[in-house]
Amino acid sequence: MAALLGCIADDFTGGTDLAGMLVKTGMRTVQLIGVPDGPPPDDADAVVIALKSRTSPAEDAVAESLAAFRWLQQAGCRQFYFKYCSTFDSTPCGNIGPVAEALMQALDTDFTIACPAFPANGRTLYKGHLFVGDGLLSESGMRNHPLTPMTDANLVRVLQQQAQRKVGLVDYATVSRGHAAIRERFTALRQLGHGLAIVDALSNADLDAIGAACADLPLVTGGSGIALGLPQNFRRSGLLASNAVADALPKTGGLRAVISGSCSVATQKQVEVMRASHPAFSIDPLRLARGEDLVSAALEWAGSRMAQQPILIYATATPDAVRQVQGELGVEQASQLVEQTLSMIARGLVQAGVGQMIVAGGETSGAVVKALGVMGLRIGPEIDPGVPWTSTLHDDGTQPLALALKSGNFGSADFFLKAWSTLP
Ligand SMILES: Nc1ncnc2c1ncn2[C@@H]1O[C@H](COP(=O)(O)OP(=O)(O)O)[C@@H](O)[C@H]1O
Ligand SMILES: O=C(O)[C@@H](O)C(=O)COP(=O)(O)O
Repeated sequence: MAALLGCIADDFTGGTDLAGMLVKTGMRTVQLIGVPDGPPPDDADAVVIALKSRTSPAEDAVAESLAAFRWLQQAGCRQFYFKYCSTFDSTPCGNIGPVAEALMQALDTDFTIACPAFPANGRTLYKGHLFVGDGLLSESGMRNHPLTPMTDANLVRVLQQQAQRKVGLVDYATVSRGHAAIRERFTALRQLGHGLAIVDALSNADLDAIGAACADLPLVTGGSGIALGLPQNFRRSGLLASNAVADALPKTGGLRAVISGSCSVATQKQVEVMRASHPAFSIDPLRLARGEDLVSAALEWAGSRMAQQPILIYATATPDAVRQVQGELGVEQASQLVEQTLSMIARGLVQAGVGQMIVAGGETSGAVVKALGVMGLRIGPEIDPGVPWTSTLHDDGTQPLALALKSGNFGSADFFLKAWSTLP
C-alpha cells in the first residue's frame, strides 16, 4: 500500500526527529536522504525526505522542497508535512514562509498551520510566542546560533515577514477547548483571509487536539510535535493498523565515535561532559583556514584511542569564539570549512572501523550523511526525546552503520555517554 504521510524535513536531524516521533506512534517510517531516483518503499506508512535546505536561499529551498513534494505525491501520499525546527530556525531572509506557500500552491490549498511546539523538549507556544524552557526563544541560546540567530519570539511576526499571505493565530483559549473549536477557528481565519496560522500549544494533549483538527488539511507545517496527533486520523479512517511495531533495527558492531559541529547550548554541555572522561580532539576553524590538514591529524590521533573507548571530535565552541572565527572568515566560509572537515573525518573513521556514530548538529549531520553516501535511514529506538538511533541504508551494498543524528539543543548532558546502551 502507498505511504499515507509524505514529509519534507529541512534538515537531517529534524528528519530523524520527525521520523522517530512517527515510529513511536506506530507508523512504519523510512527517512530518505534527498529526493530519491528510485520508487518508494512499499512497506512504509510515512516517508520523510530529508533536505539540507534550512539555510539555503529561499529559491533553492523552494525548488528542492517542491521536487520532494512531487516525488511524495507520485508515491501516493495523502497528506503532506513540512518539518522545520522546534525553535523555528530560519535565516534573516527566512525560507519557512516561502516553502510553506509554495507547497500550498502546489496542493491548491488556501490554508495551513505553523506549529513548532514540542513540549517534551520544552518548546511551547502561548499567544503566538515561542518559549524554550522557561524563557522566550529570543532570550534562549538560539539568539547566538551561528547560522540562524533567532531574536524575535513572536512567531506571527516572524512568519509574516517571510510570507505573502496573511498570518493569523489560533490562541490557547481556543486550543484548550479541543479539536472542534480549533477547526472552527481555522474556518474563521480562512474567512478573514488568513492563509497561515500559528497555533498555540502547551502539552501533548494540545498536540493531539491540533492533530485531530488537521485531519482534512492537505498540508501541515511544524516541528515534530504535531506529528503526535496525525496517525490517529489515519487509524480513525481505517487506513493504519492500530498496533504496528515500527522501531526494530539490525544489530551493528564496530568502534564508536562522536562528531560534533553543533555550538548549541545543550551540545556544549554534552561535549564538556564527554571530554572530562574520554579522548577528545578539537577542530579549530582558524587552523583550517591557515591550510593545516586537521583531517589527517584527527584520524591519526583517533587510531589506537578508539579501540579502547568512544572518542569525540568536535568543533563546538562558545558564542564568543564562534563570533571571532566568523569575524575573521565570514559566516559562510567558517561553517563550510568546519562541515567539510568533520564530514571527511567521519568518512575516515568509518573506513577505520567505526560502526556506531553520533553526529551532533543539523547542518553537520547533513554534511556527514552526504559524505558517507547514505541513501536512507531506518529508524530505531529513541535515546532522548527527538533523537532516535537509526541504521543507514546504502544502494551499493555498504554495511549499515548505527547513526544517531542529534539536534543541537536536544539530549541530556550525558547523551554522548549513555546513548550506546540503547543500541540494539
Ligand atoms: N568553532 C566554530 N566556529 C564557527 N562555526 C562553527 C564552529 N563550529 C561549528 N560551526 C558551524 O556552526 C554550524 C552549526 O550548525 P549545526 O550543525 O546545524 O548545529 P545545531 O544543530 O546546533 O544548529 C555548522 O555550520 C558548523 O560547521
Ligand atoms: O525540531 C527540532 O528542534 C529538531 O528536530 C531540529 O530541527 C533541530 O535542528 P538542529 O538544532 O539544527 O539540529
